[in-house]
Amino acid sequence: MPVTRKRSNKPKRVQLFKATRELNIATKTVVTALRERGFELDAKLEAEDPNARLSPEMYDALVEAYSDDADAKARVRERREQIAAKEAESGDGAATPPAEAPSAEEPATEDEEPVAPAEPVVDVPEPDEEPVAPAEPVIDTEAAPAAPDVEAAAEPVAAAPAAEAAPPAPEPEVEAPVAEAQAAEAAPPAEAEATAEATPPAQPTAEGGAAETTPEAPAEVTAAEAAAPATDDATDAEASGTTEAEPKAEPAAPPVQGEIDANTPTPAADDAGIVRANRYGLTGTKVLGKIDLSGLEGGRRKRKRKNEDAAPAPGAADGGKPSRGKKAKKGRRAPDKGEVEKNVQETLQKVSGTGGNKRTRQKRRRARRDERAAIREARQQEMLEQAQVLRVMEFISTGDLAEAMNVSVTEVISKGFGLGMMVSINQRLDADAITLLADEFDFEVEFMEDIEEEFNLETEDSEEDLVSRPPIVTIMGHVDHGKTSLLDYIRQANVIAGEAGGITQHIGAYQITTGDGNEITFLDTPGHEAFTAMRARGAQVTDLVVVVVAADDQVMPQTIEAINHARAAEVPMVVAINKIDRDTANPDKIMAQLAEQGVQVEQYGGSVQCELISALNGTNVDELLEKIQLEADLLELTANPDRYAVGTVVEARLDKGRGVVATVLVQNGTIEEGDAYVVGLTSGRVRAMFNERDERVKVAGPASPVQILGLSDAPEVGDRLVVMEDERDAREIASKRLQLIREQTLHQRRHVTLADLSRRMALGEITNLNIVVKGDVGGSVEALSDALLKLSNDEVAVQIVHSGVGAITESDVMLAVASDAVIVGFQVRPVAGVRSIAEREEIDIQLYSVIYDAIADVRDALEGLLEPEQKETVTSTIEVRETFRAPRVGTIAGSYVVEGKVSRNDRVRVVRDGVVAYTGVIDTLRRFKEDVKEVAAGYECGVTVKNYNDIKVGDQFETYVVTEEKRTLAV
Ligand SMILES: Nc1nc2c(ncn2[C@@H]2O[C@H](COP(=O)(O)OP(=O)(O)OP(=O)(O)O)[C@@H](O)[C@H]2O)c(=O)[nH]1
Repeated sequence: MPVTRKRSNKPKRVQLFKATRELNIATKTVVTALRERGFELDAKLEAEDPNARLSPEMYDALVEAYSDDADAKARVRERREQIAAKEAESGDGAATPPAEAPSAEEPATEDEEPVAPAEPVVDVPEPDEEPVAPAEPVIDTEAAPAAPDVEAAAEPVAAAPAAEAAPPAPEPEVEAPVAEAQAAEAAPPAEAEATAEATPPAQPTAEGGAAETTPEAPAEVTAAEAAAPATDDATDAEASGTTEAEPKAEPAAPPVQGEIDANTPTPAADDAGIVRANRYGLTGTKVLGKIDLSGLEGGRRKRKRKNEDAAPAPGAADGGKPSRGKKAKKGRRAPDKGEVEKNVQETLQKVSGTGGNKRTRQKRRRARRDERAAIREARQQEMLEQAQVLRVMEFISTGDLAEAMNVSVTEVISKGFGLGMMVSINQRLDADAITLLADEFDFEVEFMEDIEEEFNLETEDSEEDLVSRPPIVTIMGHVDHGKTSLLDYIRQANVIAGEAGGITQHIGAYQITTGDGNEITFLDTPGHEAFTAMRARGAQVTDLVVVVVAADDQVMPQTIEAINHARAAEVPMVVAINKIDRDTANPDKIMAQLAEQGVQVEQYGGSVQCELISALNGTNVDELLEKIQLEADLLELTANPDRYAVGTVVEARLDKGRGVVATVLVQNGTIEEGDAYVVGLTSGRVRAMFNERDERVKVAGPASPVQILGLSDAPEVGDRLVVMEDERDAREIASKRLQLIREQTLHQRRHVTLADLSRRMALGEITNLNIVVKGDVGGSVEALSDALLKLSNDEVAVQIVHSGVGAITESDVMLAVASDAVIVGFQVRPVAGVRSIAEREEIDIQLYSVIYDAIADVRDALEGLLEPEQKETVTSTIEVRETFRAPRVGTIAGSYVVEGKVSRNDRVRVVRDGVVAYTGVIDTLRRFKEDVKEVAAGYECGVTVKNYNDIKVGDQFETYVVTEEKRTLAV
């Protein structure tokens, strides 16, 4: 019901005090002015009561008269004209006061007097600021800079009445945000604060009729505006402003009106002439469309970024400057941080004197350079070391060792002498000897693994498969001490013991059965070489060594050697003191001498068993066998007969009727006829087997010696025979071994050169000298070839494998490679690239321009075939008169050169009492503490001898030089 009344939009009557405040005139002036203009004044006005009410006409008249705002005056005038026009139309202009709400949809038809014109007016201008402001807030763009805040606050207020008349409630919603946004942007924080302050007074004004309408919206606006300066960020201010629009919409909506309705049943237009509604109407009609609030939020963000980006070029509005400036400043801050840090670091580097980036880079470069150099050096060192590593098998012969080291055998042998080792060219060397000799030539030795290990041919037997087996015994001793006699006796005794057949074959090993039924296998190999050779192939065949010493003789070098062999093989020994039947026999002496060698026999309280025997008549031989058996029992020798056999070749020979026959001592497992085997470089199947009595056997168990027939090649003594399940495997292993040996041989093979021709021929490697002859013309080639061929003799054969006219080509080099030849070129040169190929293939190319020179060179090379004669020339005799000891130098001999002239590089013999005490070289030769090259007779000098310090006063030094003289062939 009150809705209609509420909707009356009649101008409200203005209280006197408000009009005076607005127009900034005194109450008396108002009263006087009204009186002058013919208005009838009521009692309150006459009494100048501040609460007295002015009619709209009065108010307009006052505004017209006193307002400074020309627009306001104009509006008043316009308003008057409108009213006058309406009056003219209706004809009853006097009955109703001039139409107050021309903009209102509903003309003010209600009679009630507009009682509460207050709110809009009151709300807006309440601060003691320009009184005019309230009039224009909403629409007016012409408002003063200060106005926007006021507008923002005012709009919602105005919206309420507008909403009543105009259903499209969104209007204020639309306008509000826009206006606010503008306001926020335009208004510096200071202004926003001012607004916040300004708003509170709005509430007191609410005392008026529309108290409820106003408070909500303006309060929010105020809060928002107050927040803006608080954040110090214009963007935030905008944001707040925008969000406010949401709540603002609600108060503007109908429910709010309901409230208004309830609280202000008569907003009444008692003062229809008030222009307020009209003003509002102008703003309210501007429908800009709906705004999506969420969209607004996004827009805000976008704007923020835009502002940040645009920071360097701030907007034009002065008012916006501070906030934008702030924003821009803030935007720059993030990237600045990194820059600042960088700058700080750079500055610190400079200050700390690290020299900045350039020096650091230089340092790094230097470090990298050093590192690379170190790596290069290490690689070179490694290559050098590799080059000096000798890969050999243990127990190779001296000749092979010399070949592997690419030195002459004589050199190796003489080095051996120097080391106190008497070695011959074919002597097999053990690991120590090889290492020692190789060290003399600056070679590191790396022993190649035994092929058996490589192929893992032998497998471990499990405990339960093992059964005891006969011992394998080797008899060793000095020459003529009775080894053969002992073995013969044992063999014969065995025959006597009732063995069928009898040992008729000498197969290098045989098995006997003792009187008490024990079996013993004897190895009957001549000398110690076979023993060593077997060990060389990893075949530790012997379980026990019997050292035979003749009781009528003494412990001899070979006795000691036998002892050492047994020790080296780590096998126990049993001593047999033989020939006790002789009158001159002195076993005690032998025992004593053995003790001197560290062999304590049982009779001497030692642990070594010893038996006094006579091999000739068999005295105590059985006891000896018993002791052998006893020793063997202690060893607990076992083998697994149920596996493929593994044995060692103890002898191999070529039998006219049977071909290659190898005696193999089976060490483990059982060998059967038809078994596939590999032995050395040979593989095959066991075609037939014979025992030591020359009986054919089908099987042979552990510790049995057996002759195997049908091998394609004769194996070497000590070669390991392994029975394999598959013949193909055996064949493969044999071929791999062959391949390995070939590789080694190839690796060692070097093509002949004129320079090393003599040495290699001395080694027996070369008996022919192959030559490829190339020349500029056919006549030269022929002449040269003939001359070279004539150099041949019984020992050396020169062969021209190819001769031709033209440059030396690749095919010449290849031919030389194939035939191990030297290329001799006369007046020709190798074509491009051939020299490098020749270098790679190690082919010697000799180029000449004079035929005679070519012939002379080849002859020289061939003459080297004969060992050069070594001639010794004594250079001086020196007397040692004083000796001095010097740290790190050794003994210095203060000497006097008696005759001749001593040179620093001379060799020297230290002669003491007419006996050569030492032979070596001079280390230092000095006169008055200064190194000199030579000292002549009659002068004193200081001499030190390399590796020899046992120099005594009275010693004589005989210095000498060794010269080698080539022998010539009588060509
Ligand atoms: N009186 C006597 N003479 C013996 C005895 N044993 C060996 N002889 C003699 O000693 C000499 C050498 O005997 P061998 O059995 O040939 O000696 P060996 O050690 O085998 O000699 P090599 O085979 O040269 O190493 C022979 O003439 C034997 O007759 C022995 O017990 N008593």
